[in-house]
Amino acid sequence: MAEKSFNAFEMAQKQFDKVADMIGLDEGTRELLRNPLREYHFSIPVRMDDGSVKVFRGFRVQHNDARGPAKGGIRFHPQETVDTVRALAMWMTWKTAVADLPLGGGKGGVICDPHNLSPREQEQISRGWVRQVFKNVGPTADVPAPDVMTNAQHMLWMLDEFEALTGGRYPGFITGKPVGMGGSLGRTEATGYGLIFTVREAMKHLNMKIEESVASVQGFGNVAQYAIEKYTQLGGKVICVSSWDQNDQTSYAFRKMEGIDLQELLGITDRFGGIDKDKARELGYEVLPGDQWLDQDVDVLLPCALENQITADNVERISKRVKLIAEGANGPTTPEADAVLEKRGVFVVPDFLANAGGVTCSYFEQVQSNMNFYWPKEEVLERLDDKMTSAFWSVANLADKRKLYMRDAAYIIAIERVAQACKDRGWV
Ligand SMILES: NC(=O)C1=CN([C@@H]2O[C@H](COP(=O)(O)OP(=O)(O)OC[C@H]3O[C@@H](n4cnc5c(N)ncnc54)[C@H](OP(=O)(O)O)[C@@H]3O)[C@@H](O)[C@H]2O)C=CC1
Ligand SMILES: O=C(O)CCC(=O)C(=O)O
Repeated sequence: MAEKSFNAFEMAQKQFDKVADMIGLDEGTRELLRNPLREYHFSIPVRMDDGSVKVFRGFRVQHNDARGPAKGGIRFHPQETVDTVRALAMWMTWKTAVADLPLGGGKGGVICDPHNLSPREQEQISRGWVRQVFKNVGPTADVPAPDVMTNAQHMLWMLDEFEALTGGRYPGFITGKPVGMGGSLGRTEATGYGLIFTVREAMKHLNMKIEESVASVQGFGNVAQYAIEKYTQLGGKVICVSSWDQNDQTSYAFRKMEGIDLQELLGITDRFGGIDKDKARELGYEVLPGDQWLDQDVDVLLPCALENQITADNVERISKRVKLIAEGANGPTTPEADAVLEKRGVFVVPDFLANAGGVTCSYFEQVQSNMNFYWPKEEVLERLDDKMTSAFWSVANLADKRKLYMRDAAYIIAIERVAQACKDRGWV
């Protein structure tokens, strides 16, 4: 259930302010990092299949690029706002910093609903987005990638448009491309797998056994599906997933106490991650209306849908059994709910650490694209595991040493790295 007038950017700034106070960040750096360095707002006119012209609103926000080119996905969503994109861009800056990638943070978006757009119309939006910003992005300035409701095909259309406009072949312009067209093996799996690498490490830290643990997952898109795959491969059991129902405009939870079967559910899921309710019932799933993924009797919660999902209104519904929450989504927990979780002693792996696997693999893709030499999947996933494991322990060790909440420890590491880069460059 969404809190009234939720503003993701205000939330991102609130999180930042808390830690800026904790570390006594100087005024100039604070002012610089509280806001994006640059942003582009534009219109994308599209000739629709019925012959009419529709104008879509698009954005690219570059929050900070002191540590390297801005990096971050492009989201297609009907409820997209510039403030959501600003928040996501800011979180990208902390994400690349905590994962210690030589990159900054950016994010893009288009207000549109791909559920109601043909592939040709989506292609026109993708190409139109690039036409508006191609002078301000590129392999050495700002490198986009997929996010909610965009995928490898959208990335390839965008690459093709960029190359047509700039006259060359620049596979390092964008990541999340199809394998064989400049994409990296493992990118599709990377965010979900990376999330579970942090869960595995968190369980070592908490003395939990993944084989004895039970989880509930919100969402059934890219991140959720691969998180479930890796979690079950490591021996864990997922009893509940939730997905958005486009017709009813609400979400449903799908529960099977003996453990959900990923392949069986994928067989009744549309390309956006929506699960067919009737077919799920036939397969023996309980179909529970609303956000009941949250109050399941489990050890682990994996929010993998959108921001603003664990709020002051519903946080008390989380079972006392839950010991670990790893945030696959960006910004799923509001600061008010976070304070409750911290007080209860729930171990939270914060979003910009937990879901850094996507951008880490995107970085590997950039490296491979720029070299035009591609690595085997095992190598990509091994490097991903190394990066995620080392990022997790740098945060967990700081949290232990200074008795900090994991989110605060992750913020301290990220903000200090970015602030240092800004200082080293002489910006502040
Ligand atoms: N893809 C990536 O590499 C990365 C993604 N992320 C973040 O992870 C989250 C998920 O992204 P991703 O998996 O790529 O996106 P997808 O579009 O693949 O999946 C999102 C899924 O969540 C569903 N959903 C939306 N709202 C709800 C809700 N209230 N309850 C249950 N399900 C819901 C969507 O349904 P429907 O489509 O029908 O609306 C969709 O199935 C986002 O916050 C994203 O920013 C973070 C790092 C990297
Ligand atoms: O792969 C990337 O570059 C960024 C992915 C992304 O948008 C995110 O991590 O939120």
